[in-house]
Amino acid sequence: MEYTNVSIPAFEPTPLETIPAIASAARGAFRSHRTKSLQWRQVQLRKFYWAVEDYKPQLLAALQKDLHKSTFESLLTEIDWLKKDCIFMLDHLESFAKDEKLGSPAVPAVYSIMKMRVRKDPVGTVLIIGPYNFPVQLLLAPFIGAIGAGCTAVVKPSELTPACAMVIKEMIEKRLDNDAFAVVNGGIPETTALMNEKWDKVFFTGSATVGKIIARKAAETLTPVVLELGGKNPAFVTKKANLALAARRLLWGKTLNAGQVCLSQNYILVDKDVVTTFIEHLKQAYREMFPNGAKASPDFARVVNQRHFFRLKKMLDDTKGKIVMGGAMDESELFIEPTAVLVNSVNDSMMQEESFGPIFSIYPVNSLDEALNIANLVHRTPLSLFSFGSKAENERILNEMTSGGATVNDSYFHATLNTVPFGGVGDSGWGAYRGKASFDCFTHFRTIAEPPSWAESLMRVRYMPYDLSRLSMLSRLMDKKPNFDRNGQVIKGLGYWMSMILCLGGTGAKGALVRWAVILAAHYLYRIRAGQ
Ligand SMILES: NC(=O)C1=CN([C@@H]2O[C@H](COP(=O)(O)OP(=O)(O)OC[C@H]3O[C@@H](n4cnc5c(N)ncnc54)[C@H](O)[C@@H]3O)[C@@H](O)[C@H]2O)C=CC1
Ligand SMILES: CC1=C(/C=C/C(C)=C/C=C/C(C)=C/C=C/C=C(C)/C=C/C=C(C)/C=C/C=C(\C)C(=O)O)C(C)(C)CCC1
Repeated sequence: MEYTNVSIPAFEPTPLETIPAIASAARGAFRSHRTKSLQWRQVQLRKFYWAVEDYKPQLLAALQKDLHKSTFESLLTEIDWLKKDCIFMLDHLESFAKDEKLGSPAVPAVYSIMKMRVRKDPVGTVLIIGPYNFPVQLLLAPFIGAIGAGCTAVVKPSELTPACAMVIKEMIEKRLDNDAFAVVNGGIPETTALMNEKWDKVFFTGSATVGKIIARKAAETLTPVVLELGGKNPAFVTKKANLALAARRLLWGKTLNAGQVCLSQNYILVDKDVVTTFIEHLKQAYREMFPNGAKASPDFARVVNQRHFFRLKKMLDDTKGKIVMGGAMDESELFIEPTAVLVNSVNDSMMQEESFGPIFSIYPVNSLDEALNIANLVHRTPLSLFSFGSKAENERILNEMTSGGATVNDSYFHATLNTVPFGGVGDSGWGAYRGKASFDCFTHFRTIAEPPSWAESLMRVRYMPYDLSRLSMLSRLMDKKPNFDRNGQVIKGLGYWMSMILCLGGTGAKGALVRWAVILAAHYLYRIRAGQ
C-alpha cells in the first residue's frame, strides 16, 4: 500500500552545537523530581500511546518509504507492538514501582524492627540509541521502560531510516514533556556528540562493532550500558524433526522484514540424511509464501540501503557453496530474494559474518555432536538459537549451547511477545528489557533500612568497647547452624528429624505455624461434627 497523501519532512540532523543543551535540559528535568511522580509518568505514557496511534499514517508511510515495510509488518512488529507495551506498563506500573518490603528468609527475626525495604529509584537521565531494522519499535520500546521507571531520556533514531527518524522526532516533541524527552537525529557525529555528554545509563541496540565503541566511551565515565547486539544464530534440524514445519517456520524467520532481524537464523545445521528433503520443503514453503515470487509480493520488504545490499551480495558472490533456493537480486530496488546456500565449511563467506538479510546457509552434519561443535565454534554466545528435533535432542541442544533466547520447534517465537524479557548473552548483548524487564532496566533497586531509636540499647552490641559475650548472643539470635558436614553431605541427625516432625515436613518455622493451625482446626472441626 502506498501512502502518497502523508507528508514527511526531509531528514535534518540535529545541529551539533545544540546537543549539550538538549542533554542538559533532560538532566535538569530529572533534577526537578517531577518524574518521580507515578501520576506524571502515567500521563506521559498515555500521551505517548495516543501519539503512536495518531501518527500511525505517518509511521506507516515512513516505514514503507525507508524499508518497503508492509502495513501488516509495520502494525504487527512496530506500531501495535508499542501500543501494547504502553498498556502493559500502565497496567502494572504501580506494582512495579512500589517499595518491596523485605522479610524472611532474607531478613532474620531480630532485624524485623529495621523496616528493611527495596525502593525503586529511576537511574536518572538516559540515552537510547536505536538501529534501522525496526526503527520504531526497537528505539521506543526501551523508551517506554525509561518513562515508566521515572527517567528522562534522549533518543537517537538510526539515520538509515530517515523518514522514521523525522516522524519520531515530531511525535515526541509535539506530544511529550519537551525537556524530559528529546530526539536527536543524525549519524556518527551526532551520536559521538551525545556520547560526550554524561548519562546515567546508555541503552544501545545495534551491531557489535558500534556496541564496542559505545561501551568503550561509556566506560570512561563508568556509565552503565545495555547492549542489544547481534549474533550468528544457529538453527538445528535433526532427522527426527518435522522437516516441512521446520522449513516453513525457518523461512518465516528469514522473510519477515526481509530477514533484517538480529534474532533470525544465520545458518541451519541439518542432518545430512534429510538435507535434500529439507531443501525441497524449503522451496515448497517459498512457493506457498510467494506464489508470484518474492519480488512481486507486496509483503516482502527491501534491504535498507546500497551498503547493506552490496554487503549481502558479496557474501553470496564469495561463497564456495551452492545456491539451492533463491539468488535473484535487483540493485535498483534493493531487492534480494530469500536465498539458501548449501555450504560445507565454517570458513565460507556465508558463515563468517551475521547475514542480517534474507540469505542464510544450510550446513549438512553427520551428527548432533558435530552440529553442536560447529555451532559453538561459529559463535558460542549467539543472540538466539532454534532447535527442531526430538524432545531429548532439543533438551540436549539447550543444555549444551547457550544463547540470549531460544525457541524449540520454531523460529524466533520467544521474541514475539512484548511482555517477556529479551536480551543477549556474552558478546550478543548485556542486559535485557521488555515487559517488567523494561522497568527494571532503568531502575536502581535501593535497599533502605530504618533502625528505630527506641532500640538503641538493644543494638549496643556493635559499639566499642566490644563485648564478645554480646556478640555471641547476637550470633545465637541470627545465625543458622549448618545442616551439612565437611564432606558437603546433609546431616540428617536427631535435630533434623525433630525439626521435620515439629515443622510437619518443612524445615522452617514459618510454614510450620500454618501447618499446625490447619491440623488443629481440622481436629476441632472433627470433634464438633462428632458431637464431642
Ligand atoms: N539485539 C537486538 O535487539 C538487535 C540487534 N541488532 C543488530 O544491529 C545491527 C544492524 O543495525 P544497524 O542499525 O546497522 O546497527 P549500527 O550499529 O550500524 O547502528 C546502530 C546505531 O548506532 C549508530 N552508529 C553507527 N555507527 C556509529 C559510530 N561509529 N559511532 C557512534 N554511533 C554509531 C547509528 O546511528 C545507529 O543509531 C546488526 O548487527 C544487528 O544484529 C539490530 C536490531 C536488534
Ligand atoms: C487465538 C486463540 C488460540 C491460538 C492462538 C495462536 C495460535 C496465536 C498465534 C499468534 C502468532 C503466530 C503471532 C505471531 C506474532 C509475531 C510477531 C509479533 C512478530 C514480532 C517480531 C518482532 C517484534 C521482531 C523483533 C526483531 C528484533 C528485535 C530483531 O531481531 O531485530 C488458541 C490458543 C488456540 C485458543 C484460544 C484463542
